[in-house]
Amino acid sequence: MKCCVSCPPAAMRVLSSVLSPRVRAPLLALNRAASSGSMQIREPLNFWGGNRVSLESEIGSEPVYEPATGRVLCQLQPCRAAQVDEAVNSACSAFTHWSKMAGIERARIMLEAARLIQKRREEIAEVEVVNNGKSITEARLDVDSARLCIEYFAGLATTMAGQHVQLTGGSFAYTRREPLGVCVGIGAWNYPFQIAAWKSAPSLACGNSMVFKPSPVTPVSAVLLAEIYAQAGVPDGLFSVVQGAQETGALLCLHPAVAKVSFTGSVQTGKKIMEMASKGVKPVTLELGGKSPLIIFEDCNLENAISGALMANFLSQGQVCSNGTRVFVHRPILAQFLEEVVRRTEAIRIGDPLLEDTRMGALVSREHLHKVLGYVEQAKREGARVLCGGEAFTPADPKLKHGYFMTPCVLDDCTDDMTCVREEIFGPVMSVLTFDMEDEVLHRANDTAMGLAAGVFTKDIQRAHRVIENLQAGSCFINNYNITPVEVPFGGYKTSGIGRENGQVTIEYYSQLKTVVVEMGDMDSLF
Ligand SMILES: NC(=O)c1ccc[n+]([C@@H]2O[C@H](COP(=O)([O-])OP(=O)(O)OC[C@H]3O[C@@H](n4cnc5c(N)ncnc54)[C@H](O)[C@@H]3O)[C@@H](O)[C@H]2O)c1
Ligand SMILES: C[N+](C)(C)CCCC=O
Repeated sequence: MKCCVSCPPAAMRVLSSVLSPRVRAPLLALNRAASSGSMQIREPLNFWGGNRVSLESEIGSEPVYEPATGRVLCQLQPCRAAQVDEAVNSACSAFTHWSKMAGIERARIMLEAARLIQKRREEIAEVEVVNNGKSITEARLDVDSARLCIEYFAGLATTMAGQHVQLTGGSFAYTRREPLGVCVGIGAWNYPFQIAAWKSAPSLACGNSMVFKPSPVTPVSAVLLAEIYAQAGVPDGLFSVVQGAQETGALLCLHPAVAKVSFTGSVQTGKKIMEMASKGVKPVTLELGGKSPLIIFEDCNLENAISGALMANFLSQGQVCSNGTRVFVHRPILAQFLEEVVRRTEAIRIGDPLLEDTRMGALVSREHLHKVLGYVEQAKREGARVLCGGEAFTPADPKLKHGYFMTPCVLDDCTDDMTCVREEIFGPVMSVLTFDMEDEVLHRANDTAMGLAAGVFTKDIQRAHRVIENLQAGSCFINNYNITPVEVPFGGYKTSGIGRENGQVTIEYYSQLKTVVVEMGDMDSLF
């Protein structure tokens, strides 16, 4: 997308949509799809001031694809400076009202939003599948996670409280936990609806408003969340969606009325976000990439460990930040592990992601598919052995022949210096490494600049906790992998990020502390 921030605003006149979410039911303007290839998306994907907003100009429009079929799903209308201003201004107005409400009042509205999400679970999941390519089974779980997150933070909205501190002579001080103002959320394409909820829920619970920019690759589902919040009763503008790529993202980060930026995406972009936010000394939450280790000891329950390795590598076609893509297997169980992991990988049903029995759908884009396949080729050149998969795949269904499918891949004979072991592939590629000693594997597991997640499979509880204590990662698992209950914080060490999402601690990342000192006597003066 070309940068066009200097386009004259007149060329981009904004038309308010007539489709107010408060008066129209059902809210979704699409033809429901029974299987891939039939959903139409015609309504505008931008949303602020309580409505979907259509931009009059087609300048800079970009096609949005359905990964399972390669078909154009709709056109993305990117927001320029004028539209970003409108969205931020409407978020400012909403903040004035929302931030003065009691936590319990905000909670009531958020719980209504959660109820609406549950009611529309299937519809939202289908939209996610059609735009992202993941299986409907996984998409439903993503919608559930979004709903649970909103319910959880609705509960915490009532707990925003300060401290009372007694001082000398009857004087005292108190602290107030206050919202920040307009927060910006910028999302990645792998969990579009869930990311929008994981960012907006704590933000709104604390009394902030949010302007959210989804990835231009998956722009379709965030606007459903905006409609749902509006229908639940938030003030107009409280949760807005502006579409676009990096130019729109930069406008949001640099906007003087924005108080905080919460970003999910690559390490590379995260660094740019931090740099832009630093110009306004704005706090950031950064949820970035990973190259996480999964360590499997010989005393593990092998069946569980294999399930763990599969869940750590093949969820969402391997496009998961926290994936444990470096699987370190204790040498005595390597052969057994490989035999079974290959058998179960080859049994993964790939195909139409809207069908119930599909377990792996399409990768998000043609470019990304080629990038992932390129990593497999490079791994082979560097000496890794492909035990299964790693090839482009064409499902039997003719409507899927242009989809972005590949077979999940297990690589053996990997060494620590190989590109597949060092770089985040973000696709269904598991690199298996062997180890002999606990100290050795810890050292190798930590030998990366990233530190999002890590896992260990063992029946020895002392070893489990010792290993976890020594792993440099923010989100760790013992005898499981890739489960993220909303009650617990999620986030990374090292270059994998700053701050956390979910869990009580996240309240601190979306609020600020005011200290008030109260003099009960006469004040002392040196002058
Ligand atoms: N830690 C987590 O919670 C988490 C979750 C999901 C994805 N991720 C990471 O996200 C990456 C994949 O997602 P992606 O390809 O969408 O990432 P990306 O960094 O390319 O893009 C993420 C978002 O940033 C926007 N953006 C890009 N350049 C920008 C700029 N200069 N200024 C402002 N905004 C900009 C994009 O439009 C998009 O909305 C992977 O590295 C993955 O590990 C991390
Ligand atoms: C819920 N998962 C599967 C752990 C994904 C978290 C978000 C990372 O991409």
